[in-house]
Amino acid sequence: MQKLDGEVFSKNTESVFAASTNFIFNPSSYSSNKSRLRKPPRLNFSSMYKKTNSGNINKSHQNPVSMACRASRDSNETSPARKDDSSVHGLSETIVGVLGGGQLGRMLCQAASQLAIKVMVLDPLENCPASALSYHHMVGSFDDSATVQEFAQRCGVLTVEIEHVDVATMEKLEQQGVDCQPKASTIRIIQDKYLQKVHFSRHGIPLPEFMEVNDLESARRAGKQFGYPLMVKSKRLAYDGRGNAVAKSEEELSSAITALGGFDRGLYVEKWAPFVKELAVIVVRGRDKSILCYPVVETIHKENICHIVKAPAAVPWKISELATDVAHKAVSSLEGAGIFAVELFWTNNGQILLNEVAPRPHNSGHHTIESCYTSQFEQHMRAVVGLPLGDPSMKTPAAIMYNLLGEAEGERGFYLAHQLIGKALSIPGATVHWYDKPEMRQQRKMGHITIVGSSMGLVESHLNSLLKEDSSDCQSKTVLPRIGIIMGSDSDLPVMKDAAKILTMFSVPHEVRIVSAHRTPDLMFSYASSAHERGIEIIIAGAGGAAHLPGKL
Ligand SMILES: Nc1c(C(=O)O)ncn1[C@@H]1O[C@H](COP(=O)(O)O)[C@@H](O)[C@H]1O
Repeated sequence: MQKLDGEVFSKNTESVFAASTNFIFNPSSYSSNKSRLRKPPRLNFSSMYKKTNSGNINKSHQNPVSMACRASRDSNETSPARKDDSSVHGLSETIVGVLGGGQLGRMLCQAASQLAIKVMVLDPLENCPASALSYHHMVGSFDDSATVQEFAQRCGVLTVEIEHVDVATMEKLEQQGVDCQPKASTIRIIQDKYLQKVHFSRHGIPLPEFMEVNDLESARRAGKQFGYPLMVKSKRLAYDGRGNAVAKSEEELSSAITALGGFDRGLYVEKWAPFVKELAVIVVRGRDKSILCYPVVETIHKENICHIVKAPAAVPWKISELATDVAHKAVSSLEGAGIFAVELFWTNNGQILLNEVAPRPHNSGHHTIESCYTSQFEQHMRAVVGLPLGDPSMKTPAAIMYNLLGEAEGERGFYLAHQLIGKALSIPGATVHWYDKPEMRQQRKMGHITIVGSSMGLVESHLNSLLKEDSSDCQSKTVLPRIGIIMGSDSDLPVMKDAAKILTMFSVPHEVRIVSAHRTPDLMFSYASSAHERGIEIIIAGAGGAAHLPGKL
């Protein structure tokens, strides 16, 4: 974990600390460079806050943190004063502290700003993605006890955007009355993937079979029991494709184990799940324990990294219902409020198996920003501060999220990503999110593009044209027919050709099809459903053909 060095507080700041009677913050430990304030925070100066045992914030107490913030700001004349410093009339007066300031933290800040909720982030990287959008960024490690404790003093509620945080400190803070959402017990279970599996199997959640392995002998035994390919996984610190290795045969076992850093890292194995599709369900739980589930999505991975998400997933209704049930049950077994992401396998024998759970907003829920009434990020904010939960349903029929993963290191990678973004800006229904990470690395999540539209066929065709090598002018290439002219036989042609002529005259994109409706009435029906898939909203049919169309069209 990178830690940045340097003293930030001026002498002036330190003297204010020294003057503070209920001083809980030690400037000498501060200058041990565990953390530092990066920019002057903009706290409410006339209403000083103090955290109570319950983790709430009371006004009118002089709090050393507030004093520190004031001193810090006073020492920086260039910082503009907030006009609203004299009072707080936000939807929530709770300052939300987020451990981690990556892209998820950044999108949490974006959602929070809409509700005027103040978010502080703790991240070691001075120019982390959330830094510029946060109310305050404390530069320091979320894996360091003293830093996390110091950060928690400044917040009304503590949450996470990455689970690899110092959970022992979170537990200690909870005992002291700090409000952590979700609860530290949840983070402890989730951050160890093996412990997570043990927890969910004890709660009767369907999972692929799994087994802890401590040496090559036990790994071989597991291979004999579960067969190959066999998934070998790190228990801890596994994310974005890191921490998983596949052994296709017993011979490949030791190289898979070496690739994961050996048994000292803590490994376990999982029986290969023969999945038809990988699915995910974003679930939110409020402080009142009420639970809402977002529509099931399909996730498509490339080298174990989430690459594309399709919402809603094209799965039978029964499967979608089962996936939602499993996700609901899994989240019910964990403690605390906030967003949870439940990753699942839909297997070839019709089962839904839990893959893993994240106790925070997740890549499989990024589409919700554009496609749902309440995004996962806003929902997380609402949940942790105790506002009513929002409607998780989709407000657009279809959405695709495409991750912008680093394609090359350094400048070349930035160039390639920006080329694609340039094209995406002219794709109808597309929204670009660029995380502003200072460093480009191969396969790193640098941004994402969400495309929404009236059907999955339409958004897929927009994505295809975006990704087509030569599609420099995407807009002109993605003009799709909006109207279908369909005939049950060519006897309708004399009449229908006039319809086509009029549409051409007014430059309305359309397509003309003749199907043998007399002999095969089903063809009319399958045309209609494929047309609907491709985003065609109106079908003009001759009298004979129309008789075979499904009622709702
Ligand atoms: N992608 C994930 C996961 C995960 O996949 O488990 N957990 C957190 N994150 C997000 O990625 C950022 C780090 O990204 P980098 O490794 O590219 O710096 C975190 O701060 C969080 O927003």
